[in-house]
Amino acid sequence: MKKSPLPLQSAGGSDKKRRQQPHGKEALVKLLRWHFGHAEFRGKQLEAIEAVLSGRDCFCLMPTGGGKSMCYQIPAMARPGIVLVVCPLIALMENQVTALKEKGIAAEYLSSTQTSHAKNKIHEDLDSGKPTLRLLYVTPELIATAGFMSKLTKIYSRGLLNLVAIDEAHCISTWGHDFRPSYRKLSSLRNHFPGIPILALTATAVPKVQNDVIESLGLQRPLVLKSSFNRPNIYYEVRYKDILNDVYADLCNLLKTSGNVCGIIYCLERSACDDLSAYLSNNGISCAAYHAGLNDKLRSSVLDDWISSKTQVVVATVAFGYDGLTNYFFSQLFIHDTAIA
Ligand SMILES: Nc1ncnc2c1ncn2[C@@H]1O[C@H](COP(=O)(O)OP(=O)(O)OP(=O)(O)O)[C@@H](O)[C@H]1O
Repeated sequence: MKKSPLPLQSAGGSDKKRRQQPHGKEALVKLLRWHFGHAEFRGKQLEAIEAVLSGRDCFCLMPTGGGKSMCYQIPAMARPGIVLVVCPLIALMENQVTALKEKGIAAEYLSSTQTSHAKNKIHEDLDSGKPTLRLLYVTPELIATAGFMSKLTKIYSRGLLNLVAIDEAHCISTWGHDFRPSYRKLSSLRNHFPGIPILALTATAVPKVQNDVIESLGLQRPLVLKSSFNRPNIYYEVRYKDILNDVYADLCNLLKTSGNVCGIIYCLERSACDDLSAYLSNNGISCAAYHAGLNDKLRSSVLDDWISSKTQVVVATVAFGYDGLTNYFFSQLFIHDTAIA
C-alpha cells in the first residue's frame, strides 16, 4: 500500500530553522504507528530519535534485533530531505530497502549490483533539488569515492541532508573483531558536513571500541545510549555428545519437540552439513545444507527458502554468518558440534 506522507513539518525554512523545531513524542509515535504499525517505541529508540532530530550526535548500543533501524527511519519520516545510511552489507541494504518500499516509503540503495538504469534514476532524483527520496543506503566504499562525496556535498549545501546513520559502527575500530578498512574513511564525514547529526549504531562495542568509534567519527558531545542485552527469549543448553546414544536422533527429537521453530545448526565440516541435513530430511524435518561448497545460486535459494519459511532448518558451516545472515532475528538457534563436541 502506498501511504501518503505524514509530514510533521513543511519543507520550507532554512535548514537550521527546521532542525530547531521540536518534535513532540506524540507526533513521533504517530509516525511510528502510521508508517510501521508499531504501537510504542522500544527501549532507547525515542531518546535516540529525539537526539538526532535536535541535531545532536548519538552513539547507540542496542542488541541485535533491538530495533536500531527505527532510530534513523523515523527521523527520515519526520522531515523532508535525505537520511544517509551507511551499511556494510549489500544484502542488508537490499532487505531494508525492499521492506521500506513495501510500506510505501521512498528508500533506495546504491551499490555495484544495481543496473545503470536504476542508479541513474536515483542520481536524477538526488540532483533534482527536491528529492523524493527519504532514505539512501550506501556502502562505506561509496562514501570514499570523490564522485559520491561531491554529490553529497551538493545535497548538503542545499540543506537537504538531514542525518548520517552509520550501521555496524564498530567496524570503524581496529580494536573490534569486525574491522573494515573502508569504515576509516567515514571519519571525514564530520568535517565535511558540519551541523549534520551523526548516529552511530552497533550491537557489539566493548568500552574500548565504543570510545574508538566516537573518536574516529569525530562525534561531538554525543548522547550515548546503551540498551540492556538481556534477551529473555533466548536460553542456552549444553548437551554432551559422548553421553548421547545417537547425536543425530537426539537433535532430530529436539527439533520435533520444539514446535514450529526456525533454526540453524552449525557444523564444523561441509560433509557433516550434507550428512546431517540428509538425515533430518529423511526424518521428516524440512531442512537444507548451506556451505561454501555449494554454488551461489543454490546458496541463495537455500537462504530465500529459509527466510520465507519454506525450509525450517538450515545445517550450515560458518559460511552462513559470513554471508551476512547472522543479522536475521532467529526464534531458535541450535549449535551443533561446536557447542556439544
Ligand atoms: N518499537 C517497536 N515495536 C515493535 N517492533 C519493533 C519496534 N522497533 C523495531 N521493531 C521490530 O524489531 C525488529 C528488529 O528491528 P531492526 O531490524 O531494526 O533491529 P536491529 O537492531 O537493526 O537489528 P540488527 O542488529 O540485526 O541490525 C524488526 O522486525 C522491527 O520491525
